[in-house]
Amino acid sequence: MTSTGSILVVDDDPAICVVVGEALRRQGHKVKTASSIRERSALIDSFAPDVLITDVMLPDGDGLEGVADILDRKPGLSVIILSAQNTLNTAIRATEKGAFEYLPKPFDLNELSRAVGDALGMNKAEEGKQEDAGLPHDGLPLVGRSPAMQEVYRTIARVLSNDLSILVLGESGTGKELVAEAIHGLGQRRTKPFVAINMAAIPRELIEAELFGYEKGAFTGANVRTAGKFEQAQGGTLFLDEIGDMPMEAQTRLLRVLQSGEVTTVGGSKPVRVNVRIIAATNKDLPKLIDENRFRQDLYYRLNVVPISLPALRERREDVILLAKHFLERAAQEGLPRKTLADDAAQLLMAYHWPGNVRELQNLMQRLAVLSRENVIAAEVLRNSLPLDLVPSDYTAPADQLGLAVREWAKRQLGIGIGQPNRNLHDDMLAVVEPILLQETLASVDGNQIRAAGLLGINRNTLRKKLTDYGLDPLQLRVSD
Ligand SMILES: Nc1ncnc2c1ncn2[C@@H]1O[C@H](COP(=O)(O)OP(=O)(O)OP(=O)(O)O)[C@@H](O)[C@H]1O
Repeated sequence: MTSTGSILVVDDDPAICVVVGEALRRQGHKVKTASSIRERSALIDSFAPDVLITDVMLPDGDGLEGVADILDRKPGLSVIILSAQNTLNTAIRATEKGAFEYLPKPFDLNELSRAVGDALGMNKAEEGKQEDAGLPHDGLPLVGRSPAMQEVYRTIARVLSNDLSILVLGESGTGKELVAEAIHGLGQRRTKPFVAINMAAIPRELIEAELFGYEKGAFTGANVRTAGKFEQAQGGTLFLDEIGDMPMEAQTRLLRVLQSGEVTTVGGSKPVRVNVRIIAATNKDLPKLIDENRFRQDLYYRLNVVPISLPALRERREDVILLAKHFLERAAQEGLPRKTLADDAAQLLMAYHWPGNVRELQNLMQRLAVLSRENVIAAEVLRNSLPLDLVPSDYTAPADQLGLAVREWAKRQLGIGIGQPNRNLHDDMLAVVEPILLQETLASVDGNQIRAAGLLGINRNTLRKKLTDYGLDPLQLRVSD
């Protein structure tokens, strides 16, 4: 059960004030709205809200500025930041200013009301108000504005001021190590070492010696006592990459270290206390490895305190061009000729399915920056000049296009903004779409109705009736063009 409270909504878009205000009023909250920083300040005093929901871009300034001051004056207030500047930077700034929650625009109303519920359910007085950690904001490494990346930014912003263990999940090349570096580089341990170790890159029998160190004479070739990665990372962050490849015996030892906070070197007997933040990463399905007895469940729970899932690049195609431009720009800053992307090249990049994810895109852009003779990179160049089989995949693009087409069609039929709405929408839609689907399917099986019905997943008699209804002649559908 969510308690109710008084809420001040600040946005210069009247539509947002109306929609959000109405939704919250319906849940029993008292709501007032404001459209500028000036109005906001006045209402903070006169209305004394429990929760402030504020946009960042306001007509008289940056809505984030001043939030820290407001919180100084009203320590019990919960602040929810709404922002269309959906970058890691904004998420971090919001958290630093003491905001309780950051919601990227466009936001989901359910998510907003969940955040309001959470805010009212918390005792804000001692929670959430963090000191401005003075974190550096320049050169933030992560590029991408897709909803999936915004979720990643929000989680990163939340873990900067604590030491919780993090498990970064995602396919190879999605940026797992970059996320680990960002958490370290922006967090409170940033002046201490960041040490990375890749379990898949070290011979299995050497992993324990690498991680925990070894004494002189512990094994052949151990000529001097050597500190392991844990000791090297003292006070900082240890990034355990490809954790799914860690041998079972090493897992047992790692778990012991995490539980006790002490490391004993291979061949040694005197434990050393260590203070490191652990960030692990994998592209493997750890629960499956646990089922197969190849990964310890108790270690999994220890590591997976805060999971961060990185989407594959094909699942956030809206970021492809942004990333491609970012890599071309970086190449230019390194002294290579400045290149830009032609529209058709951009489309080709968007359509590709990027099995190697961001790393593959980065490599391609670097190669283009070096090899391409033209300053504007056209699709032709991508197709012909590179040793890359850039065949567009139809992974989701056609479905996206179909979705867009349906959306446009529905809007028009519903008369949004103009005229009277159509009241036979469903049948009319089917009448447009279904004949095309039937024609294409029949053509692909040379007019064979039994096979077409099988592919369509409908009964043969149903198919025949539909063909009659639509006036389609299966005999004329033998050759697909
Ligand atoms: N969001 C991003 N913005 C900018 N660069 C990125 C982003 N994601 C990944 N990269 C770049 O792509 C390359 C691959 O990223 P990274 O090594 O972090 O991936 P990974 O998931 O750890 O890969 P693997 O599992 O193979 O180790 C790096 O050079 C990284 O800088």
